[in-house]
Amino acid sequence: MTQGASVIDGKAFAEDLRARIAVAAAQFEVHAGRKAGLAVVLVGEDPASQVYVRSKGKQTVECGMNSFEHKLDENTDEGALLDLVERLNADPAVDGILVQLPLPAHINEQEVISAISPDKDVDGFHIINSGRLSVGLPGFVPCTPLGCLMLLKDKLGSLCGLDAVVIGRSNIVGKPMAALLLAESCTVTIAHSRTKDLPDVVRRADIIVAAVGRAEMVKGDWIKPGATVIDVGINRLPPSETSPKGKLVGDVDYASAVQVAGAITPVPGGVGPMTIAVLLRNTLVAAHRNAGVAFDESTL
Ligand SMILES: Nc1nc(=O)c2c([nH]1)NC[C@@H]1CN(c3ccc(C(=O)N[C@@H](CCC(=O)O)C(=O)O)cc3)C=[N+]21
Repeated sequence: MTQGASVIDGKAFAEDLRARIAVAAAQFEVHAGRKAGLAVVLVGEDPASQVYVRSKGKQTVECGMNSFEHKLDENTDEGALLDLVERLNADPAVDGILVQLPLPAHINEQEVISAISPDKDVDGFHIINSGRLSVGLPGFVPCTPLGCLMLLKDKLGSLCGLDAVVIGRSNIVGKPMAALLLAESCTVTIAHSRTKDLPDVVRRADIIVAAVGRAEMVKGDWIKPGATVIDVGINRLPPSETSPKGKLVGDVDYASAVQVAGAITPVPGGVGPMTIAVLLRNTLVAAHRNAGVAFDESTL
């Protein structure tokens, strides 16, 4: 049996990134004569979403940026939401716009995302930004996959030539993650719910990114000894004796994986905190671009 994996501390990495963002945000304010600003739009009352919106707002302010929160009623119609997005697009105090997903079923998500100015699309969900990512042009990259890439490069240095398997093909995580790994010259496989012999596919990988949304699906005996495992999943198990609120687990069976992997992200405290830190990073990058203030984006 191996020694066991080193645990990748996403929470600590995110704290360090936020400290660097705060320094750069203060410099931006000196040069631009205003703070960078992030607008977050929440439609409806989903309790989990409200928690994320609160912690985003708090961390935005802690980093020296303005946070504008817009909470709309669950029954808001699409036209009213599109009007709000138009106002935020035109507002010079707003550098980044995030419309919290999922939206209520009566609203067409793609219409709303397409209405956000690509220059303020700090989530990187607009098709202009996914197109830019896929052809290698500068734009905005979705926060979760960019956060995963930062952790991987911090742990491994160059990723050139490594075998990477991304499990999951969502527009938000799987597809952009694969594009980023390809740009780092990995050999990339995108696996998903219909992949045949998934354990064998995963066993080839030096890098595994699990983003399927199925609790503890990836088992230790699927993992090549020494591989680096990035767990994007956040699943709440049913309440039990020991965890009355339901334990938070990833898409990886941590107990077995930690025995075999070389390095692994925990849940919580891994990818989740990185997502918010990268959102703030993207907002500050947007602010410099939109205000025409020079900035070396590679420092964040
Ligand atoms: N337009 C849009 N952009 C998003 O980025 C977006 C969204 N909509 N909708 C909801 C999801 C979810 N999300 C999370 C961010 C951070 C944590 C996070 O920091 N989690 C902590 C703690 C979680 C807990 O304790 O509940 C952790 O993993 O350690 C989780 C989830 C961003 N999302």
